[in-house]
Formats: sequence, C-alpha cells, structure tokens
Amino acid sequence: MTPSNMMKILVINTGSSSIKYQLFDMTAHTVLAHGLVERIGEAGSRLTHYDQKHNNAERIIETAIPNHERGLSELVQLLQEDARDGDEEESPVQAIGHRVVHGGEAFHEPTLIGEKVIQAIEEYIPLAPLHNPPNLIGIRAAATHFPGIPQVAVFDTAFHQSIPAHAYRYAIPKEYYESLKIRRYGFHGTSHQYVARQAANFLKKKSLSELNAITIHLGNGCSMTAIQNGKSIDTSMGMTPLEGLIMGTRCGDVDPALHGYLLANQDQSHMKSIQDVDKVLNKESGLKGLTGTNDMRDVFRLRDEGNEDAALAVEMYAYRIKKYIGAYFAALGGKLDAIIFTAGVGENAAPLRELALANLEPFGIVVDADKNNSARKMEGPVVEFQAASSKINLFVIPTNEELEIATQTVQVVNSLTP
Ligand SMILES: Nc1ncnc2c1ncn2[C@@H]1O[C@H](COP(=O)(O)OP(=O)(O)O)[C@@H](O)[C@H]1O
Ligand SMILES: CC(=O)OP(=O)(O)O
Ligand SMILES: [Mg+2]
Repeated sequence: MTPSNMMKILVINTGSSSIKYQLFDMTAHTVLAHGLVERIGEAGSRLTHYDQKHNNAERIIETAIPNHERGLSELVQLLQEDARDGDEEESPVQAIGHRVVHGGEAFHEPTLIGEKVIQAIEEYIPLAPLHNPPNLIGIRAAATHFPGIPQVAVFDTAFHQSIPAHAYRYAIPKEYYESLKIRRYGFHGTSHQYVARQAANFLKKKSLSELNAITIHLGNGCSMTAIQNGKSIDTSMGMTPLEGLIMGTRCGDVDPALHGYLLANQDQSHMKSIQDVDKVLNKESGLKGLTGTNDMRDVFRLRDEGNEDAALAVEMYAYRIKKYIGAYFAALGGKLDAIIFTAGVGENAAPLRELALANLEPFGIVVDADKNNSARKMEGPVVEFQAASSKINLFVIPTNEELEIATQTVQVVNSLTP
C-alpha cells in the first residue's frame, strides 16, 4: 500500500454496549460516514448511520442487535452498500483504527494489530474489565469482515507512558507493582494529545514539544492531564478509569478504606462482595449517585429548579477540577501556556468552566465571562475565553478522538511501506 491510496480509514470505538464509528477520507480530509450502534444486547437496540452519499441524512435501523459481532456486521453492510452505490470497485476501507482503552506498560505508540498484540490486550482485561473485552470483539469482528486489511490499535494509555515513576507509582508494597503491575496508567490519552496539539498549532509553537498545559476532558468519563514539553507528566485517572475527577457514574477519588467499610456494614450497604462495591463506585456513583442523573444537562436543569442535591453535585464536580488545577499548576512549576477544556461537558457547560476557574486570579488565571458564555457559538478549532489580564490562555477545544485515531493509523500503515 502506498500513501497515495491510503485514504479511507474506518475508526471503531467499541464500548460495553455501543459501537461508535467514523469513515474518513484522509486525502480529501472529509468524513464519508459515521454512526452509532447502541443498546447492544438490550431491548431497543439500533443503528444510526449518516453518510455523505445520502447528504448525511439520518438513517435509523431498528433491529435486534444481540451482540457486538452483529452490530459490526450491520454497519459493515451499510458501508459496503454505500461503496457499491458509488463507482468504487475496491473495498470501502483501506485500514482500520481501533480505540483500545488499556495497553498497560506494553504500548507507547499506535501499533499494527497481530496475534501478539491481541494477546497483550487480553492480558490487560483484568485492569479494564469494562473496556478491553468489547475492544477485542471489535478487532476480531473487523478482521473477519475485512480480511487482509491492516488494523491498528490506538491506546488510551499510550500518551501517558511518559509519566515519571514518582507520579505513576502508588505508595503500596513494591511487590504489587512488580507482580501485578499496579500503578497509574491514565486514560483518554488520545483526546488529551489531540487537544494539546490543536493548542500548540494555535499558539504557533513549532511542535507539540513546546507546549505546557493542563488539559481537562469532561465527558461521561472525566480526566485531567499535566502536559510539560508536549508530554504527559501526570494524569488524574489511575490503574483503572475510576480514579480522579467526579464523573457521570464514577466516584473518582475516595478514601480506599471505604471499600472495606461498605463490605463490613452489609446490613446498611447491601453490598455482599467486592464486585458489588466495584459496580456501585463505577456505575451508580458520580453525578448519578448524587442526583439520580448522569447527564450534566439534567443536573443543571434540576439545579435551576432549586434542587439542592443538584446544586451540591455541580459544586463538588467543579471543586474537584479546581483541586487538580492547583496540583498540576504546582507540578508544572507554574509554567503553562494554557488550560484547555474539552469533551461533552467541557465544550458545552460554560457555568461549570467558570466555577472551576473562579478565584484563581492570584495564579494568573482570569476568565472573561462574556467570552466564556458565548464560546459555544464561536467557530474554529480553538475558542479563547481568558480575560486580557490573564497570564494563562483559557481554551475550549472540541476533541476528536476518532480523527486522531485515523491520523495515527495512517502513520502506522505508511511506516510499513518500504
Ligand atoms: N450543553 C451541555 N451542557 C452540559 N453538559 C452537556 C451539554 N452537552 C453535552 N453535555 C454532557 O456531555 C456528556 C457526554 O460527553 P461526551 O464527550 O459525548 O461523552 P462520551 O464520549 O464519554 O460518551 C453528557 O453526559 C452530557 O452531560
Ligand atoms: C477510559 C474512559 O473512561 O473512557 P470513557 O470516557 O469513554 O468511558
Ligand atoms: Mg468521548
């Protein structure tokens, strides 16, 4: 394969009950098709597909999708139909990029998938039981549908492999790091790296390696990263995506002693096993546990209606971010070009950004309230909302993990060409 015909890249992001996908034409810099398979294995499963050939009109296919294999074959069928509708004589796809959440210490770079890589992703299942198994199903199903097409794994953990030991080790007996590889890995690396690169370009840096920043990814999962000279030096998620910020359904930082306490008090906690504790902290906590909903839009609506739980949840969520800003400001020695907000909440929730950054003027962080409130309506890859007196740039940068995965997939495949 030569770079000139390396153009159509399918990116697959397989979650526990959903598959997100995008088909890019990397030569023309366009999205040919994208969509979402949701509620896999549940009632009401469906595929929502958009493609350029149908003017990006929404097509909803409501059909029983009992497993990820079926979801993949439905979406492949649509892509093949689109290709047949056109004049294309070849496969609709030249390479496939997969989001893989946990790559442990093995992967610092995007990697061509072969048997060894699949084995390694299997080995990390205990560290990401919700994420790695569906990622593997996506990889296997894609290999069946597109035999001989190169497949590349892009790991959430890869960008964070530059974190030094003093930040990634936990202060527990050393043997558990050596035998069980218990340490901070960090996640959402593809997103942190993508928005950091956008900021570096915007600030006219020669390369990402000239950027110092704090990146704040607030989606369903939430994490923050301290970036020094373009490299991750610390991040808020840990061995698993549970540590750190308050999230949609995850608690983030808690006293590790509460696990034992909940189990020791089964009568009140109704938790009988460590799996029960795990489930509550991962799926029933965060905004959902505090307010009943994991959607920040609903939390704000409840707050505005006078709901006190929702008001407290917003305060807690913003305060946790502020604490990490303080920590990473210190970790970076106060030398940073920008604080960057991204993902669903980070890009859309102006009041949240304002709360998280309030009263930080002594740090040189000053918000322009009008710019912050109108950030959503502004065009462009980077929207600034710092006041003129702010020493540190404040940016909203929409993330695009799929485009970053496609870009890294092209790099890997091109590097294979003699
Ligand atoms: N206008 C908005 N105001 C506040 N929160 C929003 C808004 N739009 C989207 N969100 C939040 O973004 C979250 C999803 O973020 P997203 O980055 O799409 O998540 P993920 O990719 O992790 O599924 C939703 O749960 C919702 O709370
Ligand atoms: C790793 C992680 O938390 O991913 P997501 O935000 O997609 O759940
Ligand atoms: Mg996301």
